[in-house]
Amino acid sequence: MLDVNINKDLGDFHLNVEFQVESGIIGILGPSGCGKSLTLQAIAGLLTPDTGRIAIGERTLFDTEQKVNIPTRQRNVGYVFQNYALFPHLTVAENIGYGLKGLPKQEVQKQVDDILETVQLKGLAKRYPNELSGGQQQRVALARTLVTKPDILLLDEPFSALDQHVKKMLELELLEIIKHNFSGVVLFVTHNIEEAYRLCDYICLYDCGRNIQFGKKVDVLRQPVNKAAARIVGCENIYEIDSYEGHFVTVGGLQLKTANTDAQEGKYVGIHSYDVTFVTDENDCTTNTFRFDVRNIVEGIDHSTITVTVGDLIFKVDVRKDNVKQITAGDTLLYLPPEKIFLLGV
Ligand SMILES: Nc1ncnc2c1ncn2[C@@H]1O[C@H](COP(=O)(O)OP(=O)(O)OP(=O)(O)O)[C@@H](O)[C@H]1O
Repeated sequence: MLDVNINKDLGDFHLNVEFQVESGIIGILGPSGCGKSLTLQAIAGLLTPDTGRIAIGERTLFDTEQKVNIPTRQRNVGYVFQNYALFPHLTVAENIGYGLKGLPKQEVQKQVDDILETVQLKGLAKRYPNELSGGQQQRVALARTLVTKPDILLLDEPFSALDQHVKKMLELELLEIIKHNFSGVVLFVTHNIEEAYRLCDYICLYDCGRNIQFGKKVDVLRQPVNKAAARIVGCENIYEIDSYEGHFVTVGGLQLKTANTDAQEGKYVGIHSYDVTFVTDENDCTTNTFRFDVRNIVEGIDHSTITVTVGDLIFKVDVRKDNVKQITAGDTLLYLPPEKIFLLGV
C-alpha cells in the first residue's frame, strides 16, 4: 500500500497531491510540467515536501507532523529514469552490483548473474553503457533497480528515449519481467494514454500540480471527471452544455441523448473520436443521428481521422481506412451512441 499526501510550494508551481493505492501498476498521466516527476522525486526522498505524509505499508518515509524524513538511501525505493542514468565508467555487471555493496563478493556475483538472466543480457555483463543500445541500457537500469529488492518501483518515462519499434517490444518485455519479479506498487509516468492503457492497472491523472482523478484504467478512460481529464485521456470532442432535460442535453443547437438520468450533473459533454460512428439508414438509430459535412480527412496507417461539421459543431471521428469511401459518399449519418457520451464537470 502506498499512501501519498504532499504539498510543496516552488514559487511559480504548487504541488498538491493525494492518493492511496493498494497494489498494481499505476500510470501517472498529465501534460508537461504538471508535477509527475516531482511526485516521484518526493517519494524517493530527492524532494522534501513542505507538509504531508508518504508511507509504504506500515513504513512512514515522510511525515511533517511526526517529523519523519527517511534519507533517500534508506527508503528502499527503486527509481528508473528516462535517460537510464547508468554509470558510464562501470560495466553492466558493475552497474547492477553497485546497489549490492556490502554483500559478500560471491553473493553479489550470483545476484548479478541471476538478474542478467532475467533481463536477457547474460552475454553483455562486461560491456560498458556506451556499448549498448538504448533498449539494452534500459534493461540494465531496470535490473539494477530490481536487484536491490525495492518496496516500490518508480518508472519515469522509461521508454521515451527509444524508437517506436523498440519501445513496443521492450514495454511488453519489461512488463513481464516486473510482473514476475516484483509484487509491490509500480508508479509509471507517461505522456501517452495508449501506453498507460496497455501497461497499467490504474490511471492517475494530473493537472497543474494536482491529481484530478484516480481509478481503474477503464473507468478513467470511459468517465473522465472534467474537461482537463477528458483532454488528458485523448478526448477531442468536448462541447459546452447549453441546457438539460432528463437524459437530454443541448449543445450548439443539437439535442443529444445521454445515458445519464440526470444530465444536469455536467457542464460539458464529451465523446471519444473512436466511439463516434456512422450509420447508413436513419431508421437504424432514432436518436443522436445527424447529417454532416466532411471538413477534412487525415490518413493514418490503418485508421483515418475524419473531421466533420454538424451545424457549428466539429466532430473528429476515427474510422477504419477501408470504410472511408462509404462514409463520405453522402448517404450516411453521424451517430453518437448515448452510452458513449460522458458528462464532464468544470
Ligand atoms: N527544483 C525546482 N524548483 C522550482 N520549480 C521546479 C523545480 N523542479 C521542477 N519545477 C517545476 O515544477 C513543475 C513540475 O515539474 P515536473 O518535473 O514534475 O513536471 P512533469 O509533469 O514531470 O513534466 P514532464 O512531463 O515535462 O517531465 C514544472 O513547471 C517545473 O518547471
